[in-house]
Amino acid sequence: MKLLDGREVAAFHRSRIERRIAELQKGHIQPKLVIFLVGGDKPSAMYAASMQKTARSVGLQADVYQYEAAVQEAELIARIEQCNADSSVFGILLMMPLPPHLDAQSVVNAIRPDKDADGLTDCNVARLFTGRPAFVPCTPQAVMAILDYYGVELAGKEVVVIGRSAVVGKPLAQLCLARNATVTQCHTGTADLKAVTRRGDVVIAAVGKAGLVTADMIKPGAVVIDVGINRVDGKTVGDVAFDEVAGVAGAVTPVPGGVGAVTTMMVLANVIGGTTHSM
Ligand SMILES: Nc1nc(=O)c2c([nH]1)NC[C@@H]1CN(c3ccc(C(=O)N[C@@H](CCC(=O)O)C(=O)O)cc3)C=[N+]21
Repeated sequence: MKLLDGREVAAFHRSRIERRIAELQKGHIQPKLVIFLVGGDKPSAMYAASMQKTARSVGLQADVYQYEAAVQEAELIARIEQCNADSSVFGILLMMPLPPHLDAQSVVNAIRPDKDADGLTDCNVARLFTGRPAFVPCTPQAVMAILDYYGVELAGKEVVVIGRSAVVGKPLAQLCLARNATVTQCHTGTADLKAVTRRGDVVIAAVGKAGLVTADMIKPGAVVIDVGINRVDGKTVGDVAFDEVAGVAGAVTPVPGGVGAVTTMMVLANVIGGTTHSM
């Protein structure tokens, strides 16, 4: 079993980003990322903290705007519009999920598409789905960066994506389709999950349920990518039962140190100049 090391992939992308930010600073531009954190979602809080740390390490300013879960939609949108108008703000990241009383997509769509660091506005979603990607969501980009770095070929392969969120599952399926993979998308309504995942040459778990993917669900030698971020007994674990799956898979990403470690770097790449992702 090969360990797919996200920290190594992140390091590979870091130098280009650092160079670009240094260039901007030479022109007396201090680019800034603004992160909106609403309510008490744990993975979002983790992400915001790790994002801020990574951003600062490459010289990018990163501010976190924190809101109570009860915040009004209008208040959030007004703050986003301020950021749209502020030329020092290069990127805006709105942590998902938002509390249920908010219409998440209305809030997302307040972000100017060219500051949409996570590619979630209608405009950027449409561009991805029509093969002209501009800003691609960072987590799916991180998955592709890991596959690319380790030379995992997707053309003609069976890729099984577990999860259908707007942030991960759906865009990920598009990116894999663009690489000529045969993509199957599973979700909570999938009748026989194991029967489907066992077909996968590549299985990508993006559900948010610790231990969901077990060894019996994996074809021997398959590549397993774990997008999950779950807290169990004070520790961060993914959706994949790592120890048992490592015994059958050909390659696996760990959590932490896998997809999440690359995601933060992909945000930075988006903030300083749109996606570098080719389809
Ligand atoms: N619009 C939006 N886009 C997202 O991409 C998004 C989101 N909302 N909401 C929350 C989840 C969660 N998420 C994480 C990404 C990286 C780490 C991360 O950096 N993890 C490190 C460190 C973990 C640790 O501290 O132990 C690692 O996996 O190595 C964590 C969590 C992105 N999400």
